[in-house]
Amino acid sequence: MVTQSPEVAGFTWIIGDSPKLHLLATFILLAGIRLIARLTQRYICNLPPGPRGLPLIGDVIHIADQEWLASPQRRDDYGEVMYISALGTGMLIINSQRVAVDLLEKRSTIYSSRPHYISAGDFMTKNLSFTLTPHGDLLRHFRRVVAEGFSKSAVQQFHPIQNREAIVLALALIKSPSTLENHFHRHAWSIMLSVDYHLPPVESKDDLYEIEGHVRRFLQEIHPGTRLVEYFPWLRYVPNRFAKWKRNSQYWFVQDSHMFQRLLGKVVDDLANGIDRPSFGATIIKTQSKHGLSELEQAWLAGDTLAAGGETTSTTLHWWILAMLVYPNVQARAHAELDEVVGRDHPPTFADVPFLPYIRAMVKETVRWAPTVPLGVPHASTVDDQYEGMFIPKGTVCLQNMRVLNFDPEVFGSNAAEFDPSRYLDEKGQVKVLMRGREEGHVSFGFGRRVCPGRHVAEGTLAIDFATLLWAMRFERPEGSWGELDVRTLVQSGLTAHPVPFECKVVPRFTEAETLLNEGLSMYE
Ligand code: HEM
Repeated sequence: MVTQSPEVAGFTWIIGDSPKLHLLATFILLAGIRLIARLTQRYICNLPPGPRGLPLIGDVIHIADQEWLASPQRRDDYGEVMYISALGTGMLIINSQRVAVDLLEKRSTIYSSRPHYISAGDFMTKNLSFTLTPHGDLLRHFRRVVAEGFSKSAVQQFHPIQNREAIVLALALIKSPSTLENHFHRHAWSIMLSVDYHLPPVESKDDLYEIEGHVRRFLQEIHPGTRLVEYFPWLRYVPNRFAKWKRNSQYWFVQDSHMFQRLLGKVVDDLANGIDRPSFGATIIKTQSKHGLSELEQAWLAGDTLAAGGETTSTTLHWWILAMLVYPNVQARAHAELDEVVGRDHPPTFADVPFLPYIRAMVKETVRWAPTVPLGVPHASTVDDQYEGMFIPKGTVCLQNMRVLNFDPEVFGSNAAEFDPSRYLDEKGQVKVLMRGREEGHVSFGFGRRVCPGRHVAEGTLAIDFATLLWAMRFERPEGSWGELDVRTLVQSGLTAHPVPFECKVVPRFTEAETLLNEGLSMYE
């Protein structure tokens, strides 16, 4: 049930109940006097400052992301949708699967665009970034190519890469468990570079300098509140000389285009020399006559899938380790399954995965439970619409409150907030379909025409990672750790959210594990 008219829900939420405070705070916010606005925000509205201290909707979303908004309590407080209107941008925050499906899937012709970003879209990526591409022909072409290159059957060509990298990760964790996050990072980017361009694994952080720089700049540009031009579009016409942001964005478009063209160029050269190795880049080039994308569009398409897959996968692994520490009984059950199905004389391979239902259920449960992209990637509507008595204006930005949607007790039961892979198993212990028409069993991969095209790659990586790591080791809290681990707080970094840092001890499960991992690795050299 939608309990409040959107406007009322929005403003009650931002500023509080008092009409005087509302007027005062609105005036000061709009006046844009940064210092006064920040004080107002802090002491009158009681909101902490945003990442850049800008008193715009960015701040609201910033704090909301982290804890407040992602609490299932929000649905009880505000109903299935909340609407915020600030500086002319309408924002719909969706708190129910029913509404998300009604709008983003059943009305996907209206709700499949992206918000228009002047800096990140028009200048920094010239609207070639797949993730920001508005609804239209280019999006259709992009989606057709990814549907082919990342289909359920096509992603099997990446299994050897994923299997090898899972072993490398396991060995790295055994050798130096203290830098868990760095290992996940290197691992996820290695897989993506290989999936996209068949490049060798990343050796050091320097190899990631350019691509990480691109992702960081991109996420910063689209973060609400970073660029005033997004709220005052006439600023785009300020001459370059007086607009550093514009000069920078134009500069980075050229640099990033070079990087993506160089990366894809290697695949072009290989194919020209008769070397046809599995990669998404190779699929793009070989299907060019079907999709008709230009060289630059192809380079950006591959580059964008690279950028979209690295951080999300590495963050998911980080949340998963936290779950392993908080739920040791789940870890023990996975160990038992691996001992029974795989045994202890070789590390798991993809051939084992179909016989590991608990591990496969754990993949679903991790992606459901871990709010990697807590508000989803925003969709935007392209025409005015009416929904259950509400008027939703054209251009409304639709955020999906993932933790609330994935913790819906009507779908996932009363223990929805717990990490319990067995919710995905039937009475025979086999993986069951929990949500009709949604094989993955959660909504973390998004909706409708924009659903994550890399989901089969991600699921493959997670399945073999979980199997290999749990086969070889146990994750424990170090002796002397005290207090409960924090599974609730979200540490925001761009669109993704990490858990609060925690310590973890890695214990090999049996003495031969390391030797067998090394032997397993030699099969992929
Ligand atoms: C666990 C890991 C991942 C999660 C949780 C995730 C989640 C998401 C979400 C929520 C969206 C937005 C969907 C929407 O707008 O409704 C998305 C889009 C996207 N994802 Fe993923 N993703 C993951 C891994 C990957 C991987 C491995 C790749 C590449 C192989 C990838 C490529 C993309 C691309 C290109 C888009 C943009 C699609 C579009 O705008 O139409 N993702 N992802």
